[in-house]
Amino acid sequence: MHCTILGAPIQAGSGRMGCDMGPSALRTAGLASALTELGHTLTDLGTVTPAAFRTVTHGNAALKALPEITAWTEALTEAAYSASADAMPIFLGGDHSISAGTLAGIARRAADLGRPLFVLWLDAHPDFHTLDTTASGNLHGVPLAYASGQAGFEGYFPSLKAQVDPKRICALGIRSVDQAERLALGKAGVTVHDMRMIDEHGIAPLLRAFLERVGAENGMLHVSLDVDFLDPSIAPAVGTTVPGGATFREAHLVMEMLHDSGLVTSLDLVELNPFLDERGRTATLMVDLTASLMGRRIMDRPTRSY
Ligand SMILES: NC(=[NH2+])NCCC[C@H](N)C(=O)O
Ligand SMILES: [Mn+2]
Ligand SMILES: [Mn+2]
Repeated sequence: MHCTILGAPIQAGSGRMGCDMGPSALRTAGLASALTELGHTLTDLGTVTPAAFRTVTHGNAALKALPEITAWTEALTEAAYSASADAMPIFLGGDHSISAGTLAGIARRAADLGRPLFVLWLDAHPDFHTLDTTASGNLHGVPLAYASGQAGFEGYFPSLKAQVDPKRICALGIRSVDQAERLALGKAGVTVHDMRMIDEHGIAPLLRAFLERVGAENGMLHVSLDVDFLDPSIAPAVGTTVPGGATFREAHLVMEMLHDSGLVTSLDLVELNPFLDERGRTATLMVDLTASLMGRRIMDRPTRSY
């Protein structure tokens, strides 16, 4: 497969500094060689550059860095749209606000191709706030709501050429949800598999059911992997750790199943804060998980088709 790598060193969406070093840490941890060793070809497109920030005011006084995030969203939408023309783009965050742009651009690509776009959101959080409902004001908490066309972004974020159908979104690993998000997720029809569901059913059957839907509709599949999907004991380098996350084995299983499905068409690696890491172990784990998603395996085994 031909992959493109794009760096999106945004940190203003997370309300603390450090995520702007994410792309660098992922490159240092050997992302490129992990991909080429698996037989993929690769173009590193470097770093996306946002346009000049515009002054904007909004009624929610808590909002942080709105001009900066909207400028990045515009630039990333274009970058994601072009990068997805003939390759599998891998977006290196940066905090999760990068997904406002990556999803918007990929959704436009899917619309051009006349294919349904599905999204697998691997995260402790659903990031389903609007500009009006976020209490923290951290805009890494809004990208999924924006890209799926929830109201309240008009006039601030770029208008969407195509949006993600909320009914084609599966959020997996969720364990920290604000009340406004809970209501909005239910209303929009997003599939939320929280940790309780994973404990009770196991992660594989939940993911398999979703992949079967994607396969049945010949969908494209965007995977958005937030570091805090993982348990903090194996992935400390994130500003929003929540106890009780995916284990090392669960995370690799998800990636291996995604590889076997052959359905993944784009990927975000987000929220890595190298300032909080321990000798690069979280960056290394993110690269190893990407390798599993891209075909690294322990033993050969027959693949399953969806
Ligand atoms: N991408 C993330 N880490 N998001 C965390 C969001 C946490 C919380 N729901 C907020 O809006 O502030
Ligand atoms: Mn997130
Ligand atoms: Mn999160």
